[in-house]
Amino acid sequence: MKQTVLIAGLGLIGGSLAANIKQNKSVHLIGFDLDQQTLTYAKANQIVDETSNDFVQAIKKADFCILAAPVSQTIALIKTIETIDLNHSLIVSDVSSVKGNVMEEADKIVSEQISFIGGHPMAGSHKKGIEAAKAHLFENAFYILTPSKRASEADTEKLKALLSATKSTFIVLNAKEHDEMTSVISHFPHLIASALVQQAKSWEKKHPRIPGLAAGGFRDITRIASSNPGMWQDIFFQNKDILIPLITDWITEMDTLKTLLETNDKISIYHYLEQAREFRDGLDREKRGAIPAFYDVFVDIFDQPGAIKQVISLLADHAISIKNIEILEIREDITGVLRLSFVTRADQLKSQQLLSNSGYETTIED
Ligand SMILES: NC(=O)C1=CN([C@@H]2O[C@H](COP(=O)(O)OP(=O)(O)OC[C@H]3O[C@@H](n4cnc5c(N)ncnc54)[C@H](O)[C@@H]3O)[C@@H](O)[C@H]2O)C=CC1
Ligand SMILES: O=C(O)C(=O)Cc1ccc(O)cc1
Repeated sequence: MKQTVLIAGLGLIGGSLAANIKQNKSVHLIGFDLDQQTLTYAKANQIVDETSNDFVQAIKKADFCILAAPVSQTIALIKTIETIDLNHSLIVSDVSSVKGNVMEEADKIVSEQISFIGGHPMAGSHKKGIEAAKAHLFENAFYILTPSKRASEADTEKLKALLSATKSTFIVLNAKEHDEMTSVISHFPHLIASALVQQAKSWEKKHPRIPGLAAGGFRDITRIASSNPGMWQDIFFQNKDILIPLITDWITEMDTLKTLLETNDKISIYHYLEQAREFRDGLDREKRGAIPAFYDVFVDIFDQPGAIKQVISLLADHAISIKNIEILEIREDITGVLRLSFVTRADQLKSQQLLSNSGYETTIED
């Protein structure tokens, strides 16, 4: 028998989950969104089987419901769910980047029929909206699950089965563990990335060349600052109780570094950098973390007509898709470096092999 799945909020994440779940022919997928154009797009592109403008009516038909609206809207939808009377069982999940307030609200659901298991697929992009949705967005990503007090293990398994085509790795955590860890590795870095960009912007007045020189490393560490500001504003405020102490710790850390510089303490600075390098080098490169990483190959090329085309054609001939291309430090008549970014480690390694076999000098980060 077909299972009915309702996805509320068909943006980047909801749309991607819908496209993924839609591949399962034994699912009937209903999409709900406040934005009419999103619903029209979802139906026209067969991302859902049916659209609805009425959340309560739609949820009454569903066996599963995934809330994929902005975090504050998701909390409002849970409040609505608390008032719904159901005559069949329903598993509800969400995709919110912050879990504390969501799970607090979910634990207020009293209906015996409803089982809430929080979810957070830890992959995404700087884009928003259904047009950016992709069925394979969560492949090889961590997908955190936070079962509510009354959710059974069997229900968690049913949700995992529904989401199995995402090819994510599921991890069960409680809301506090989730929010502390994602603050450290995602929310706080986002805040710092935006602050670094703001600093460059304010220095631009004095040095108008700054934007031109800020390629390479600066662009790498600030990439996440190009994301959807509305979503991040919501995340910051939903998680501010954890973010504020992290900011306090950071200020202390900066003060310590400042003192080390003021006192010419070169040894301590060296150890600080060395420890950071060791920790970073130990990070798991095979898995996609909270901030999606790309796999880069740096290729030496000569600045001559057709040089880039040759590289691209070689990879295209082997059906390798390049996520991003950047030319670093290219100057007339001397070797330039092409940075090719791939979504998977396999594509990175295959490309390096192909390019090396064709005589290119290549490098990748270990
Ligand atoms: N963008 C990312 O990289 C990631 C986002 N998330 C979480 O996913 C959730 C959605 O984010 P995105 O898909 O990126 O945003 P988005 O802006 O692409 O999509 C949000 C969608 O929700 C709809 N919406 C807003 N209020 C609604 C309501 N009350 N009822 C129904 N639909 C409503 C909007 O019309 C829009 O279509 C957020 O909670 C975010 O924290 C989780 C992982 C990654
Ligand atoms: O690309 C970015 O900006 C990201 O950091 C993606 C992302 C955004 C929000 C999440 O909860 C998880 C991943």
